[in-house]
Amino acid sequence: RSVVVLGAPFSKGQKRRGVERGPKAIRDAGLIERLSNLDYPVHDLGDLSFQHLEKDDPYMHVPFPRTVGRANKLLSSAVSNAVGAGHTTIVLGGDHSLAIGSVEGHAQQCPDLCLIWVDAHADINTPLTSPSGNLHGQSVAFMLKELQNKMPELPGFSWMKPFHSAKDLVYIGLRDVDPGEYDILKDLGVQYFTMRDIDRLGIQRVMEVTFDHLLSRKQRPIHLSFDIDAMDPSLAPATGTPVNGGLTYREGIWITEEIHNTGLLSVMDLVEVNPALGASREAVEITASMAVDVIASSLGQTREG
Ligand SMILES: N[C@](CCCC[B-](O)(O)O)(CCN1CCC(O)CC1)C(=O)O
Ligand SMILES: [Mn+2]
Ligand SMILES: [Mn+2]
Ligand SMILES: [Mn+2]
Repeated sequence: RSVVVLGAPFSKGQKRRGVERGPKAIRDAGLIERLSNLDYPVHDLGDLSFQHLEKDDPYMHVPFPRTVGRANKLLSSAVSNAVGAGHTTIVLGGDHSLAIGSVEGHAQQCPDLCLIWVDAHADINTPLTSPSGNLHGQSVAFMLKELQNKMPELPGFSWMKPFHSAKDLVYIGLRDVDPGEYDILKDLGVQYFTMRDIDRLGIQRVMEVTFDHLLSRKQRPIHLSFDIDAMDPSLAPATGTPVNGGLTYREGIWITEEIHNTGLLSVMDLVEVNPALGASREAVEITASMAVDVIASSLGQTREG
């Protein structure tokens, strides 16, 4: 299979400047070279260019709804086209609100996809439960059919409707879940593994249970949405919402190696690298390098030969 890389320099799902420069930071850390060492063709499609809409007043307390919605509509068709052309697709963020478009576009081609969300956060707030209003903390809520009656009609999102089922989603790495999110996770019976679960079970068992939950009945395409803040802040300091006690390097790479070994990875998002938030150039490089390692191991780079 061939691989395409698509930059999504997007920041309006949150309020901190700089995350739109994430794609460049990841490329500057050698992503394309590293992927070219693996055994399939790699195309870098460059970056999407997103319009900033002048008139985009908050809706309820949600900032930039129209800009975020428009960007995700564009990304959705780009991802749908790439998957439709037979490519394994890597989307570089940008903030995590872009997963709305990435997963929606993927689901247009692969309606039976399953979603693995690696993140310190659940990103499943609704506009009503969100403490910040920021759409990067609400991405999953826009996707789930079970939340349809809890979601207001946000301007900018009329192009899509909920398309995913809670049973086809697994979280790994949670350690900062808002009260409203916790209620939703419990109500919907979503399968999730917090950092405490990882300490108890170990990452090998977590991945076994994840694949049993998602793939035992039927093998289907995997969408991996990887928020770099899932990793411990010592490994990914340059990110907008760091939370202590994250994945070790080896846990992160175990996750991605196991996902590669299924042979089912179809689309991957790597989001929330913010070069403006590193305390030093080295901190930015550590973060971007971690992102490259996560992507490369998802695509088959191994630690053995
Ligand atoms: N759950 C948060 C963070 C979302 C992070 C989005 B990402 O894509 O990076 O996963 C709010 C988190 N909360 C804010 C107040 C703090 O005191 C505790 C954490 C939200 O704003 O919804
Ligand atoms: Mn091609
Ligand atoms: Mn996060
Ligand atoms: Mn996230």
